[in-house]
Amino acid sequence: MTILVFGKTGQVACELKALGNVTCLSRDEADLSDPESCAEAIRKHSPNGVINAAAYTVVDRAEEEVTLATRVNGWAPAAMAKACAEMDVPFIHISTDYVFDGSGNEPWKPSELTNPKNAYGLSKLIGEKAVQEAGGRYAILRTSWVFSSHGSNFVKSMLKLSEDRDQLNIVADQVGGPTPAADIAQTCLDLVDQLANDASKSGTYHFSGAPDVSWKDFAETIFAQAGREVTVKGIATSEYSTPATRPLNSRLDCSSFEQTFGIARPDWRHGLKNVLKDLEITQ
Ligand SMILES: NC(=O)C1=CN([C@@H]2O[C@H](COP(=O)(O)OP(=O)(O)OC[C@H]3O[C@@H](n4cnc5c(N)ncnc54)[C@H](OP(=O)(O)O)[C@@H]3O)[C@@H](O)[C@H]2O)C=CC1
Ligand SMILES: Cc1cn([C@H]2C[C@H](O)[C@@H](COP(=O)(O)OP(=O)(O)O[C@H]3O[C@@H](C)C(=O)[C@@H](O)[C@H]3O)O2)c(=O)[nH]c1=O
Ligand SMILES: [Mg+2]
Repeated sequence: MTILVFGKTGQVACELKALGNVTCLSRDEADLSDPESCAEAIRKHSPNGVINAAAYTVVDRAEEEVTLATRVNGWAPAAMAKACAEMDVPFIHISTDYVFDGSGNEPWKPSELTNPKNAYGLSKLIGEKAVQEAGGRYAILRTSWVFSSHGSNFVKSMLKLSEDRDQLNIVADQVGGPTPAADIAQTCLDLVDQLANDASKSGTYHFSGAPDVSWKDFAETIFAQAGREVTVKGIATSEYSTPATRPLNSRLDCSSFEQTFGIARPDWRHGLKNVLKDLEITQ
């Protein structure tokens, strides 16, 4: 059984590597800005399943690098999905809460209308549409607020800032589900198996950690678990200026995913404990 993973250094890719039994391709081995090279890599390796864990994820910089972000997040997954469909191999593609505009307070269902507010979200939506069009055995897994001990993420940013700050202003009106990369990795492997057995499960799904919280709540839990004394002041998004607009309501309704695949939302507070342990941060 050969599982081919695009990405070697990213959060989800590192967790897939840690689970073992996968072949991870670095940027040198498959550059997503050259979509056809990704399709060629799939044909060359002739795997039993493909997981795309690589993406252009720098949300603010994507506003200036729209063309590159669209190639990497839109056209590369398109080429991967076509190659997989031709070979009848399961293809797992990870997408994001940022395909929604963040209106309302209800969790978003997979079938609801997308309307990205930033260039990253639009580039990821282009990828989703191409993967859906390619057909075959596939799952698009929209997740949110990914964290791990590897790469850059909100947990590591908060720990770094706490080294020389005892008070932080964090947005309190954006709400979503923080998701441990380790749970996404295990889920992707389970999806390869399930899709290999049953192509009718193909589709677009939501998978995020529970419970839903604001970035401010998330920061407070990080500092509580890490034993860092930092005062977190909740602010409005309008008080925190960034190049890219971020959705306010990022809650994802994961019920169709749970029903189809029998995989429940993980409690991110357990995942956070493991990440702090990996980072050797103890109270
Ligand atoms: N991070 C998050 O909060 C969220 C992420 N997602 C999605 O989850 C998936 C995994 O994200 P995550 O693990 O956080 O990613 P990271 O940001 O941790 O890593 C991105 C990975 O993509 C690789 N990459 C970027 N550009 C290219 C390229 N041109 N060619 C080849 N490889 C490239 C990077 O390689 P290199 O080291 O060489 O740059 C790195 O391995 C992505 O699809 C992302 O959109 C969804 C929701 C939230
Ligand atoms: C550092 C900092 C951030 N913030 C806010 C900004 C932002 O709204 C929120 C989170 O900051 P980040 O830079 O981690 O956000 P961002 O990089 O936009 O995170 C997103 O990444 C992409 C890849 C996704 O797909 C999304 O699911 C989501 O995880 O916290 C503060 O309010 N105060 C601070 O001091
Ligand atoms: Mg970021």
